[in-house]
Amino acid sequence: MARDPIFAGSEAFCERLLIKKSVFFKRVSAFPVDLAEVSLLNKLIRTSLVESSHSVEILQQDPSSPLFSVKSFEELPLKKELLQGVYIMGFNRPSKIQEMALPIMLAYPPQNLIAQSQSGTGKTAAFVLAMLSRVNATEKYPQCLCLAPTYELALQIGCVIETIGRFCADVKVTYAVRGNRGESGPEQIVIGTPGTMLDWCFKCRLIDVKKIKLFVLDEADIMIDTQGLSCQSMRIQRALPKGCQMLLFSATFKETVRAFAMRIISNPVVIKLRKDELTLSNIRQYFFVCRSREEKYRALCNIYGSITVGQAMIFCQTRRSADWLSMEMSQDGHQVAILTAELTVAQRANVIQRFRDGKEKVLIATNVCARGIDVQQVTIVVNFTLPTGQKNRPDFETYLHRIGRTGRFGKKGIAFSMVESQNVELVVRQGMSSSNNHEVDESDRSHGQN
Ligand SMILES: Nc1ncnc2c1ncn2[C@@H]1O[C@H](COP(=O)(O)OP(=O)(O)OP(=O)(O)O)[C@@H](O)[C@H]1O
Repeated sequence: MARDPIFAGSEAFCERLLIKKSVFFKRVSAFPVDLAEVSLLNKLIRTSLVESSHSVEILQQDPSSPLFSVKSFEELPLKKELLQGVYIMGFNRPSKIQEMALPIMLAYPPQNLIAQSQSGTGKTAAFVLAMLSRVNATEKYPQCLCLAPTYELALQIGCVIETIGRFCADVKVTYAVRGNRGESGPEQIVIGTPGTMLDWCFKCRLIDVKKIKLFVLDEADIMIDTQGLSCQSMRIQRALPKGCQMLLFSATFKETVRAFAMRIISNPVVIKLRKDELTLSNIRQYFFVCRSREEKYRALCNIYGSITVGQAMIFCQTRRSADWLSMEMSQDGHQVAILTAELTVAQRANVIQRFRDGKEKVLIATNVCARGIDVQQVTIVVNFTLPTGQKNRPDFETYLHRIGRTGRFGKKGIAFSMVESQNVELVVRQGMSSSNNHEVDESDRSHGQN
């Protein structure tokens, strides 16, 4: 069978799976766990979890790293208030995507851009710097719109705008998200989810789309390829004035989606990754072979029994399976939070905040949280169920986004996937499982709509 393009060049990934699987295969099937194995596993994992303050700098000097840059922020065309904001964020040097995209985004006449870069490599900061550079502080109406697929992500991006833009006097952000009616009138930068933004543009007319000069689509591939998100985003995009600059960002773009994006965006500059660059070497990937949900759970307990886990995100495909797992883990004494699309937005924001603050060490989530969320302390990601899309096909893009919740900006991270035994051959051949997944429940196959 032909390998999916996402993993076709990722020999290292497959190799690692094959090399390490013997360790994990034994661990799942042989209970209680052998002490020698525990020690080996610990050694293996500690070496990859040790966080060195030098590691980012080293990566930033390695030309093959996505964090590499030949330039400094000072050499990029940024005004001094923004440089101060960058320093507040603690950034020393730009990443590759920041170095490449910023001169394009800030050029005159404005250029459209479709940009791809691995998860956690600083895309958000890149387009935030572009928005803050373009905005005219003396004009008090919305000038930049940014759309994100989920409420949480919109808030997170807004937070980055507020921090980097701290020294830009009179530049403000408004959140076009569920629950905010925009009574006080939207500010110069509006960040939101497509549904609410659409209402603000066309129903309540809080935003004059004809005055927008910069439009950002974050997680652009699902924003143009997911029902609902797509109609809303495209309606806004089509209404923008001719000279409006459009910036599309994501860690993944299926070829068909990129081709579509190139048709709707006029004359874009395209930054894309080669297939073999999609996975990051700082995120080590392993899988367990399990026969049942209970065996998956025992494998998970083994991870906890063997290594020191900082914070973990565990992904399930359905709310039902997330609920079950949360109950099991809580009964075993873990501090667990659960995040699914069924919670209200306020509850979801609260869950994320508590997890960020370290109040819960484990976040069990469905795909609602697979993209964009940046919690630096996440050291492991577990795919309790591998992601599947329509017709139960493996969803490689979501897999990449999920594992990208760890290993942020060069940090070390580990991703474990629980593979049902009937899918092992496919995992080895394709790089991950084609899931014949019994836990999938259509109502919960959310790609993270708001
Ligand atoms: N130049 C930089 N130096 C150091 N840290 C940085 C730099 N740029 C971004 N970061 C940090 O790296 C982390 C990941 O950045 P960000 O969230 O922008 O990544 P991303 O590419 O948008 O990820 P995703 O694809 O998951 O959305 C953040 O915590 C951010 O503050």
